[in-house]
Amino acid sequence: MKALSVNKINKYFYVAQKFQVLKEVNFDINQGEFVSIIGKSGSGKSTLLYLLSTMDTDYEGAISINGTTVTGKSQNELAAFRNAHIGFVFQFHYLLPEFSLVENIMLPALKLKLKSKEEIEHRAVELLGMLDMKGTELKKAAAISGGQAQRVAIARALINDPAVIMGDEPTGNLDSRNTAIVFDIFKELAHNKGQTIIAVTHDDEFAQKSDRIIELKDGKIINE
Ligand SMILES: Nc1ncnc2c1ncn2[C@@H]1O[C@H](COP(=O)(O)OP(=O)(O)OP(=O)(O)O)[C@@H](O)[C@H]1O
Repeated sequence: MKALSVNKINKYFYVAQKFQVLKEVNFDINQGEFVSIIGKSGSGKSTLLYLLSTMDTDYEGAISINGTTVTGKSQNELAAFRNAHIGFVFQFHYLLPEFSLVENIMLPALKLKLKSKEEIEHRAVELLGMLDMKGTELKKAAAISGGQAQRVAIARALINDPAVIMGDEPTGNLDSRNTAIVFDIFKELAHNKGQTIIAVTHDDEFAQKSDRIIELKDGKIINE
């Protein structure tokens, strides 16, 4: 099954004049693939991820995620779709510092309102254990290391069991040990749980070890 289908995407920015940042971008990603998006600074990686994440809807072409065409949906529909189907991990984890780790992880599920608070809390604790952070449940997010915070951000991204996990430089501020931990978590999720991982990265080693590389140059795909 296809996790993602990107059809002839063109994207423009208007700064003084019209500037085409993505050019006829076309590719599919299968369910359970772990894909890295690479390319030089300014090649359009973050812009592309922003479209794939459904956050930016101003483009030509069409995007389907998990069999649903997201192009043309309203902002409200997209917000609900994102929360149910996509998990996000960023370079900076954006945890709420005064909230406990478990509370941070629970938030997207509380918003979705599909499960009881008790069920959600149970799953959040389980995820922390899976990420090798058992015993840290009640710590405040302000009081943990960067590598731990990134794992908590991954747990938060996983709380609604998203089909697709998207990362913008998910290991960007981590040392090599924590980068390896995050890489292994992604690999496990893709290969054993069938979740699809799409990560924009500047880290060559990370990209080379993933299942597949999509390379952008000047807004065009030059390698997939
Ligand atoms: N909001 C915006 N308005 C105008 N131009 C933009 C905007 N966002 C990005 N750009 C331009 O689009 C091009 C692609 O930017 P983008 O951030 O997608 O590249 P990138 O490959 O992710 O770069 P980096 O690796 O440095 O993060 C760049 O020329 C950038 O200046």
